[in-house]
Amino acid sequence: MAQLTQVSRFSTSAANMIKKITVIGGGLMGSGIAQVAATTGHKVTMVDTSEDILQKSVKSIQASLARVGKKKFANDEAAGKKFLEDALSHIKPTVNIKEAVKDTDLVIEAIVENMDVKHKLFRELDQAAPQHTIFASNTSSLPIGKIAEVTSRKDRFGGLHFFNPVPMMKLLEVIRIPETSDETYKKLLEFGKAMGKHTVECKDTPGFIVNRLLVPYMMEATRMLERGDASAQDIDSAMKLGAGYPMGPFELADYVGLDTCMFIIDGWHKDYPENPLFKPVPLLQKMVADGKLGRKSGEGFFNYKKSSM
Ligand SMILES: C[C@H](O)CC(=O)SCCNC(=O)CCNC(=O)[C@H](O)C(C)(C)COP(=O)(O)OP(=O)(O)OC[C@H]1O[C@@H](n2cnc3c(N)ncnc32)[C@H](O)[C@@H]1OP(=O)(O)O
Ligand SMILES: NC(=O)c1ccc[n+]([C@@H]2O[C@H](COP(=O)([O-])OP(=O)(O)OC[C@H]3O[C@@H](n4cnc5c(N)ncnc54)[C@H](O)[C@@H]3O)[C@@H](O)[C@H]2O)c1
Repeated sequence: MAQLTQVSRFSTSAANMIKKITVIGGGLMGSGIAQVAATTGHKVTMVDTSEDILQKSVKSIQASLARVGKKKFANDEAAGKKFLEDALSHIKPTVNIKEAVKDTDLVIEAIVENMDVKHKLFRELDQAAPQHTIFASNTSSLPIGKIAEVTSRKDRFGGLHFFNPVPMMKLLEVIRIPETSDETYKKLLEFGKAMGKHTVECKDTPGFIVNRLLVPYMMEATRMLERGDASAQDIDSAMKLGAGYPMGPFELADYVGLDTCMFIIDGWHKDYPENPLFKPVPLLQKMVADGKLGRKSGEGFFNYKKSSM
């Protein structure tokens, strides 16, 4: 608390603010982060592993921008079109990581939730990025301190945890590790505000604030379904109509991605085997093994394939 108060007494000069950002991973989260950064005046480079994937990312950004633009400029079609074109012109998709980070102020990593894969990426980034570049991970569940271990810039490292869908969800969890410098932390908080997000601070603990509460809840719902206590539809209806949640636990798990949910819970179980809240869920593991990853694969707890909609 004292640390944060001290940090917020300073404000970054305009020349020192984060303007150029690189988002690594153009999936669900990376494309949303790139989109919002572009509409809030940042120059964005978005990196993924193939041109095909990048094309899909750009398409999903276009669709989302069209939804935002339609609302924002309800009576002015030309202004909506300009909004979409301006935002897209601020996003450069590329597969070339070295080129992407050569003069960037901030790298936000949003690739698969796997420590070895993230380590491999950050080792490469640490070699390629200039000294001043700050690194941040959007990890849902992995310790930021452990991800940062493979870099030589722990003072310029933090967590920026966005929520899905990024254009709609107002929250941003900003995480510092003991080595994060005040200057870095201040810049991350200011960047979050510049993105139009409400920032909250949390220690580098499993799941930070939201996922530490939300993921055990989604897993408990899955155990309830496994026991046959109620159907997925009825559990979802109950939580929407009885607890006021915008989505029930299964609609939400499908939205987040069942692979991501499984990586989170299995990872926590490995690190904290005694915690009953983190016990793996066989039904979830089976669905992922069967390729049922939720909306992104067309099927999860519910079916999203066009023929059935
Ligand atoms: C696991 C991770 O680490 C952490 C996480 O991210 S956990 C997941 C956190 N996210 C949530 O909990 C999401 C819960 N769900 C919701 O808040 C809402 O269901 C929702 C905002 C996603 C969609 O809202 P809903 O009313 O159900 O559907 P819908 O009518 O389609 O959308 C509402 C508005 O949002 C807009 N919208 C939804 N998704 C959008 C997107 N991706 N891009 C742009 N606009 C979008 C729609 O255009 C619509 O706008 P309108 O009100 O002007 O018509
Ligand atoms: N899905 C959510 O609701 C959510 C919310 C908050 C945070 N997160 C976290 O964000 C991260 C990404 O999740 P997601 O749901 O966007 O995943 P996703 O599977 O939709 O996207 C990941 C993207 O990263 C790309 N990628 C993988 N390795 C790469 C590499 N070495 N270089 C460049 N690109 C690479 C993949 O091709 C893919 O397009 C994870 O750490 C996840 O835990 C997810």
